[in-house]
Amino acid sequence: MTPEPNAPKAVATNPSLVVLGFRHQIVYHLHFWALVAVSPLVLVQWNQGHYLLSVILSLFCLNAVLVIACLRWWKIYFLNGWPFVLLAILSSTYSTHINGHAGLYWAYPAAAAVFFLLPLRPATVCNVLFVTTMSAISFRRFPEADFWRITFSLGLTCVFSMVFAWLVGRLKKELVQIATTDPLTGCLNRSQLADILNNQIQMRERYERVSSVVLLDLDHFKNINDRWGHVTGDRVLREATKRVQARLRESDQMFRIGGEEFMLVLPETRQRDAEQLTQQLLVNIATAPFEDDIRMTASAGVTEVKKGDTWSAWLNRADQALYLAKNRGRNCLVSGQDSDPGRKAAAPGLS
Ligand SMILES: Nc1nc2c(ncn2[C@@H]2O[C@H](COP(=O)(O)OP(=O)(O)OP(=O)(O)O)[C@@H](O)[C@H]2O)c(=O)[nH]1
Repeated sequence: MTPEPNAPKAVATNPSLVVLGFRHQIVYHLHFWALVAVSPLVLVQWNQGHYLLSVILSLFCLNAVLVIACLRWWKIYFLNGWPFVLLAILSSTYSTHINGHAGLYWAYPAAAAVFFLLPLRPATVCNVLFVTTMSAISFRRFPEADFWRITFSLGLTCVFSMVFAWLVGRLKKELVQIATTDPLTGCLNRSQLADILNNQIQMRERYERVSSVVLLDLDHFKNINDRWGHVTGDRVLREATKRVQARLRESDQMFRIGGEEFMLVLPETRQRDAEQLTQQLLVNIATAPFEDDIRMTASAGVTEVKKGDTWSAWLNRADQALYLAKNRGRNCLVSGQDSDPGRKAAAPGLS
């Protein structure tokens, strides 16, 4: 078995990174095995006097070595598979042109590899052009019966590979969706939380762009479950999520980080604006009843990112603010600044 790059040493928590690692492994294996298969041909073709083909195959091998080295040592993948695809198509068409059937055999793995390396649309376009070119060469080089066989068998290889690549792409999307969202509310779950907060911290450090987080927790939610049952509790959670999401911008992100606890990440939003928004959210939750006669309130801790923050320090400040809001009787927000030790606390309640 080939040694695998980026093999996760610990369990990865970010599903998008898992998908990226999966893609890198496909790329790595394709380049590795293609290198093993093609490198002897460089000498074979040279000895047969096919110098141009030998040079094209050498470039193919060189690209494979570079890709393998970059993935293994620097974890980067350059040019997104294009050199492999172009050189594989070029060498197999040219080889069929000069070597006949001996070159044709290489067209099949090349056509399949295109769908593993390129996104679906460019891969389809590439393979349509490839099959057309191979058909034209076969028409000139082989008897008519062979021309039809080659065209249909190569076309079929492309269709099978395309369907497989399309289904794998759809499966990846669905798995990422399942792994990153909470099934009850549709909010994001914790899996990408650290990465998203770290992105906002980098925006603060590099470009002075200030974001805020809000921790929002429904008050006495246990009473809802105890009195009306868990199914009603679930419906209340979904309705609360809807009310919050209706007020958010598209760039804002809402996580469900505990049973009845949510976190909002508000990019480009300073403390004052985040507090204003949170007050409106608390009013939205408190004013209209849920399920006819269920009254709910929520408490919140709000804090903007500070220079030098780590994501856990930032989140911790919001957590302390939420804790204060609960202690102050609930149905209120507390600013993260107010929760800093030594700072005077703000008045409770909605202002
Ligand atoms: N229906 C439902 N209940 C949940 C879910 N997840 C957690 N809970 C319940 O949420 C309740 C949370 O209770 P607590 O942590 O005591 O919080 P609380 O009653 O809201 O009290 P405060 O937060 O202090 O105001 C528990 O009864 C959990 O069983 C869920 O997905 N659905």
